[in-house]
Amino acid sequence: MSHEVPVSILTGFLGAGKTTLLRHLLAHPEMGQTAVVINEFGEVGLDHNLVEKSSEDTVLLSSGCLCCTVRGDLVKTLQSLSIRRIRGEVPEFERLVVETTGLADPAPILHTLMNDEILTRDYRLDGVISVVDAANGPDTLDTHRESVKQAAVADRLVLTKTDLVGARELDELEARLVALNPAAPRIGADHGRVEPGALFGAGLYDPATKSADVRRWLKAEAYADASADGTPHSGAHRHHHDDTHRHQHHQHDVNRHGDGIRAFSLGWDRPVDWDHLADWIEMLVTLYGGQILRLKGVVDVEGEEKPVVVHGVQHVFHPPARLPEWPADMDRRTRLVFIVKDLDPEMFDHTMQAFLDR
Ligand SMILES: Nc1nc2c(ncn2[C@@H]2O[C@H](COP(=O)(O)OP(=O)(O)OP(=O)(O)O)[C@@H](O)[C@H]2O)c(=O)[nH]1
Repeated sequence: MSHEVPVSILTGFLGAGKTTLLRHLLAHPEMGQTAVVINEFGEVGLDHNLVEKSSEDTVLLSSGCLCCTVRGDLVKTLQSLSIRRIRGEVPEFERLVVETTGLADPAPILHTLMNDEILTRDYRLDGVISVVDAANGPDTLDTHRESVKQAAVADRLVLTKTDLVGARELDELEARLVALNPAAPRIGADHGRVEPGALFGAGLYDPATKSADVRRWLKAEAYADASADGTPHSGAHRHHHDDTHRHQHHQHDVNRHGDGIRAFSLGWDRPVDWDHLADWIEMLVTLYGGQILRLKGVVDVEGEEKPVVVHGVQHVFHPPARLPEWPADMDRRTRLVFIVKDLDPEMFDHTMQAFLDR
């Protein structure tokens, strides 16, 4: 369905173990036809036995992996990489991994991959892989807001240095990550050792079936339902809200650590007027854009047979995509999942009703 190269963003705090993970990935036979963009070759310390060919900013490894360094900005690097691929100057690659520097907020690169007209011709966002250091992670999460964001926007969480902590600490960290980001699988990586397959294929399109897998992508069931009437599977139409049922769905209080991150889902049982939904989202983005770390959803649009998928990171939205059909494994029903910072899920529920019930 889609010929663009899927891009995974590898993020994680300074010293979390990104380089160790990359070095392992680069040597992995399964990584053939993968291109990796890093800041400097020196950081990864490429094993010379694995190097087949190299030029100033590109190295081809015997695993088939192509490794490039960033020249100028990342957008230029990605553009030039795809031009060189078309010209046959670099081998064909079917996947791209971009390492961000430790402090970076992954949002700007996500925005570019979602909306840049030139880049989206050749690439599409697969997902965000965030490396969390089990030994220092809890402290880092307490003291660095960026690290909380990196974990909250992730599609895959890779836990490193698990050998350095006990079972209890690990459980606590996992519970904290579940609260921050309930849908992202947590994958252990002992000294960078991880199955590459576990990291990729986080996007809407399943590369194996070449079709959209909304249910896996959205994973709405992993989120606490913040709808006031909370009737996710009753099939009942959602009418004006009933205050007697309010508050019962807010027991998932994840603010124990003061992260201020809330992850929740909202549902809507009747077909949605697209303009009303768009107005609501626009209002949210205008007022709270920077605090809406991630929004994903599937929408049952009035007068529309096919489901429409929405996906946003802060102020920027992927153009809504119409899928060929409703997946057999999902109810035909609007479902949105949110990961937000310092915002109350009830506000989303109230305003959703106000905008959609017009
Ligand atoms: N014990 C243990 N140490 C690890 C593990 N993974 C990485 N390390 C060590 O952690 C240190 C930092 O790892 P790097 O891979 O350099 O981390 P990084 O995220 O690339 O660091 P920056 O590039 O500085 O952001 C290194 O000394 C690694 O050997 C692990 O699973 N267990």
